[in-house]
Amino acid sequence: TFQNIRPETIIWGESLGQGSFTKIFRGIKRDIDNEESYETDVLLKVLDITYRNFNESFLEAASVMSLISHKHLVLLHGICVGTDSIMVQEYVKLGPLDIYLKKQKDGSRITARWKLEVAKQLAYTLSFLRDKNIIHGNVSTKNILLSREGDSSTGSPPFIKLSDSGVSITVMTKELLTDRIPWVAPECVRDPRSLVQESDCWSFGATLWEIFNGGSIPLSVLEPTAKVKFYQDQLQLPILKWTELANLINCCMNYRPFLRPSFRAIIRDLNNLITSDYELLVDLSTGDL
Ligand SMILES: N#Cc1ccc(Nc2nc(N)cc(-n3cnc(CCO)c3)n2)cc1
Repeated sequence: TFQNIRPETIIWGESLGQGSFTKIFRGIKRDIDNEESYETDVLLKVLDITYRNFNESFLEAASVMSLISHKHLVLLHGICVGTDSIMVQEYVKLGPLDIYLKKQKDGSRITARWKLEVAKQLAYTLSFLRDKNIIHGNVSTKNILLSREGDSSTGSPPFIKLSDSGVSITVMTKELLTDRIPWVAPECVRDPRSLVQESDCWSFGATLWEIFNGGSIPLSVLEPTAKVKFYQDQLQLPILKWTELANLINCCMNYRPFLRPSFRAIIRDLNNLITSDYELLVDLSTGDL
């Protein structure tokens, strides 16, 4: 249930890199509407031919995206089906958040307030999906796109868009799941079909940690055996400086899914964090101001 897009309406642009099973390109979609022709910047996500066995799940993720619309969800224009399956998405100006955060790390121009604003928008979006009984299943800064940078001098906030979940973890091999530790919840590594709503809360916790750690999680570059051991020993990620935030992250990353907070509770906690003067202290101590 999505818009079928005719390949001749797409003009292919530069390669922008790749996702786990996809190649990413910039593009332009040209439509003719009663003699008026207009062009739209689009993002083309092509499923790698080596993963054609994931095609059904790739299309399933697209159809979920086309069923719902929300200001913080990437808009799906439709799909081009043919030799390749191509997802035609809105082109989000500033690209993936993980790359943006890594670039800023040197300049460290982004404040605790900026990061909390991103965290809040993500929590609102996941709360919206929860209310629609939709499990994203792949929350990480790689799948968060930045459409507006915001400007701390004028106080204008950043604006994010959560991308499609891509191939579902329920069809992935144990190796692929292990590779996604610590974003994929422990229950999903044990049994992928046990993906529950609360699994998004675990991933949200890991994503929050990533946002406050310059867009990376050291654990994620370790060998698969070390990653598996991390879950077997029920370890937590290193505690961040900001104690209240660190506590929230550890609540989200509870090894027992049903002890994790709801996104409504998470939003309340984030709102309290923003008003506390702790944020100013953190900025002062990290010189983020
Ligand atoms: N330089 C640069 C630059 C790169 C990309 C964009 N825009 C954009 N828009 C989207 N809808 C999706 C993605 N995207 C990129 N990589 C993935 C897969 C991993 O998430 C998804 N990028 C804008 C600027």
